[in-house]
Amino acid sequence: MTPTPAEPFGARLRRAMDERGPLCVGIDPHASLLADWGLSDDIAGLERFAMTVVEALADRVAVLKPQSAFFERFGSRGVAVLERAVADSRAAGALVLMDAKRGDIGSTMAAYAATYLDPASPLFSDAVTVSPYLGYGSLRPALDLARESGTGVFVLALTSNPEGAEVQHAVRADGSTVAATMLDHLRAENAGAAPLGSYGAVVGATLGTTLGAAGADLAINGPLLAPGIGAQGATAADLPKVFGAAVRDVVPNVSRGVLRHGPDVAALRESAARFAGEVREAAAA
Ligand SMILES: O=C(O)c1cc(=O)[nH]c(=O)n1[C@@H]1O[C@H](COP(=O)(O)O)[C@@H](O)[C@H]1O
Repeated sequence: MTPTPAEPFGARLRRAMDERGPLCVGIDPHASLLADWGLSDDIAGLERFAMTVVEALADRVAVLKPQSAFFERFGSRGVAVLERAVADSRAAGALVLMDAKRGDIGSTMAAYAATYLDPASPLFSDAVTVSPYLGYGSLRPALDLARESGTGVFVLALTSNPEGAEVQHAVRADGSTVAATMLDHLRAENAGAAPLGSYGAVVGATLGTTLGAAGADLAINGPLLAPGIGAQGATAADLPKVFGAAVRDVVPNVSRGVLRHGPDVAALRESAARFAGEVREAAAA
């Protein structure tokens, strides 16, 4: 491994949110968005889409979150575009959260961890999303490599989709829900970190009052990635209602809500700035 960045991910994220506003914009090149932007559904269209988002936003938003599947569907050339999008975004000062949602037995998880969290990897990112549903302990190689390389890990706890509840709200033998257990693990992982831990949870902004049903304590001393604003129906104004006091640690994600304003660079910028302003206002109210 090459040398570790000076600061852990949590500290870098806190500073980026303070300086650039608390927003994560997704780079999700849906086929329908490529069509809306007047682009072809091929590698040239993918590249133009991704690089336009990077040009518009990487020098101003706190976090960019490329969704790996939209690149992988074009094979190795799509992954090459993803590599470039990651590197150019980081070079322009954005933190890159790779949305890969990986999860496997520990020995395979180590290879996924190396893919995204080892500075020597072509896909090296500031953080990655992972799925804990092979058991939280199976994520250990990623959690350990993140500590070593100053990167972050976001664990799916309470996802934004309605189907998630059948797994995440399930009650374990000790009476706690599966989601609450994941949050407990993350709290332990982040213990003592300042100003913010590097181990985040994904908690949908769409969840509203159903969050209470999951018995979830969101005070994990780590970031809470909150997808669901815009296309999935949540708004910035929902954030204090869903997250309460933890709203300060929320990193709201908007993908299609911003991307639909492209390919005009100024319009993409205006939309991201508007969402970031709304989030700031809601969190301060
Ligand atoms: O981990 C995620 O990013 C994620 C978790 C979740 O619970 N729900 C969710 O929508 N996401 C992702 O967040 C993005 C939401 O996109 P929009 O609905 O277009 O804003 C997509 O890339 C999803 O894959």
